[in-house]
Amino acid sequence: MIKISIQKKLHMAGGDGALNIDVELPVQSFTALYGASGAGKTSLLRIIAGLLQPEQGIIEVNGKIWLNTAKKINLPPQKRNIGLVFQDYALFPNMTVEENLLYALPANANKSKVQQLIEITGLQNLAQQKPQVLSGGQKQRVALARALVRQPEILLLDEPLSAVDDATRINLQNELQLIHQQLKLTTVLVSHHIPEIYKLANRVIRMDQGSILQAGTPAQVFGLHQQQGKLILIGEVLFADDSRIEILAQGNIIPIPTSAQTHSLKVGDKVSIHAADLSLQKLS
Ligand SMILES: Nc1ncnc2c1ncn2[C@@H]1O[C@H](COP(=O)(O)OP(=O)(O)OP(=O)(O)O)[C@@H](O)[C@H]1O
Repeated sequence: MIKISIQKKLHMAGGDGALNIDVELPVQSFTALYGASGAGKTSLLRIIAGLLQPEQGIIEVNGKIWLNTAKKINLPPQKRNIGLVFQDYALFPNMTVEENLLYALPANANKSKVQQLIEITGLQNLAQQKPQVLSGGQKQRVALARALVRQPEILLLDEPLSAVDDATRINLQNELQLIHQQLKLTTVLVSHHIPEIYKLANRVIRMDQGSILQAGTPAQVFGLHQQQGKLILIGEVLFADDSRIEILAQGNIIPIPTSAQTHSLKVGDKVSIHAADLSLQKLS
């Protein structure tokens, strides 16, 4: 179990605010952090990684204390067993793919780990290439492989798939899902993409202004809701033209005929679907 209980002052756009998080992540869970820009998702990942210091808090990972401010325990990032992947790949440009991975390997560690990860992430044909010749998706695959070299207890992913095209995104999602299962990882993913969260995560933490608004399965957090006694579904527009709109909700694609209300909707908009009359309403 990973226990996180932290408080950190943040300088938010609207003035000073605070990150106040109290959460437990089961081992081998796949948790998505979801919430508006500035909610504190990246700050939380950086605190788990040891890159940002909270004023107060405890982080305990499988019985080991990584942080306990009251006892003045604060393991540096290199002593916390984490893998980190950000949207920008942060690869060393002067090193080949294989060298980028070898660099992350601890001294005296078995180099076969690098070969294994090159195979798992399908990088065999690119192992001797430098990053500048790789596509965005390939670079992200290298960044993921590199994050896994030290066999992390927690894999932290900060919108790693947001800069790649849709087809690459789906391929990388599939790989991530397999790797998470094969390597029995505990993964935390920041994502704004509801279909992606449905596909990958078994838990969602919805954050706003530094606090947890809601935590549960994707279906609990995005799924059926009651609003003034009426059932509504939360979904995302997958397709929109003059005659029909398709909404992804609860893992299903729901076609809705266009109406005056749906006129301005575009792909990616979050909507609520009112079950009684299938009317749509755009969410902010
Ligand atoms: N080191 C820091 N000290 C204080 N405040 C910070 C620090 N780093 C970031 N902040 C502030 O904390 C707030 C939350 O930022 P954060 O990047 O964690 O949000 P986010 O939910 O990840 O947003 P996005 O979805 O846009 O990436 C921002 O207003 C930011 O300015």
